[in-house]
Amino acid sequence: LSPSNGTAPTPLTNYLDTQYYGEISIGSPAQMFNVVFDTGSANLWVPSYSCSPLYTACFTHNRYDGSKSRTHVKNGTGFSIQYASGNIRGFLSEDVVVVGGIPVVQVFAEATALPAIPFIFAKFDGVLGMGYPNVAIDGITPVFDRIMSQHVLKDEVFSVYYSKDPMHKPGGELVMGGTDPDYYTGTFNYMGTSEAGKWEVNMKGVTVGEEMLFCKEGCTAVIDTGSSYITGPASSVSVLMKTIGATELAEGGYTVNCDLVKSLPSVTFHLGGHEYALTEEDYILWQSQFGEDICSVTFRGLDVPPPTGPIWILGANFIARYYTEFDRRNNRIGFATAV
Ligand SMILES: CCN(C(=O)c1cnc(C)nc1NCc1ccco1)[C@H]1CCCNC1
Repeated sequence: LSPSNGTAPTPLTNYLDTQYYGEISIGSPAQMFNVVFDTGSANLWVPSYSCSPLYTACFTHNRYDGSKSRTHVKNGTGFSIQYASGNIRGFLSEDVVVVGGIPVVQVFAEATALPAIPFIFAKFDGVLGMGYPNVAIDGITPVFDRIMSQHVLKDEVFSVYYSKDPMHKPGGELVMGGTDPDYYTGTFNYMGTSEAGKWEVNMKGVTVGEEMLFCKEGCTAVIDTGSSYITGPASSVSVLMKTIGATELAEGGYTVNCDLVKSLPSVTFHLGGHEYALTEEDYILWQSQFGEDICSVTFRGLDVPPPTGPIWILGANFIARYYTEFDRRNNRIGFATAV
């Protein structure tokens, strides 16, 4: 896979199966940043050199310094982005951004207010939104759209592989322009995006073991490469957790008794006429803390208010099992079994 054949790979690092990020550069000379390639948003932001010392999360990450880049173009327009997990404020700048060896002149945000929760826990510096232009804040053309308009990619698609094996090198891979057969087996099953301009699909139901318990009338599933977990409406997830005998922790996480893990049911998502099952291996995170095993469940309750919600968000643990192709040409998403 080399840029010459119209595909551009970016190796990703896997941090605890909950954060996957890759390196980009901004500016001349290159300033390096680790970013999440996030289909759940459509803007690029990195911490700013002018981030106030009050924000610890800025000082534990790489920061962009426009005064050190000869290709920096000042913009200064205010910027703020809202995540369920926290909001970021800053201002816009323009500079040369290089992703997978492809340079683009890009408007991006320099974050000057970066909340400690959750970004103090982030191993990545910033976020590179891989969403559609219509969800981009301030109407900024996203990075992938700028790359597509250069006509250097074989296909107007990008694909994501997330490894689950800590010894696997790389911990994942983003391919712009195609897919990487090294990381999936079998054929792709495709489904159209449910709403123009969002990486989401219609889901026909969620089955636990043999019983369809949730989303029986159909619902929306967002395929979000930037989310660590699978989230569903809080009421559904709490029933799901009771069904598998999980107990809730203070900050909204769930754990199960590690001895019972092997008897847990699979959770199956019905998408595009196919069934995508996650077994306990896919949705239980074994961590040892202070010498004892903690088995946490990678489902979270999250109520997204209408009209967007109620939705299910399929994040990293789903993508680790199902190699995903995001097709901008045909506005569809394809899944194949990841290897
Ligand atoms: C990036 C912001 N996101 C997180 O869920 C998030 C927050 N905070 C930390 C510390 N990590 C996050 N994601 C880590 C990760 C990397 C790849 C998979 O998950 C979401 C916000 C909504 C849009 N989609 C992305």
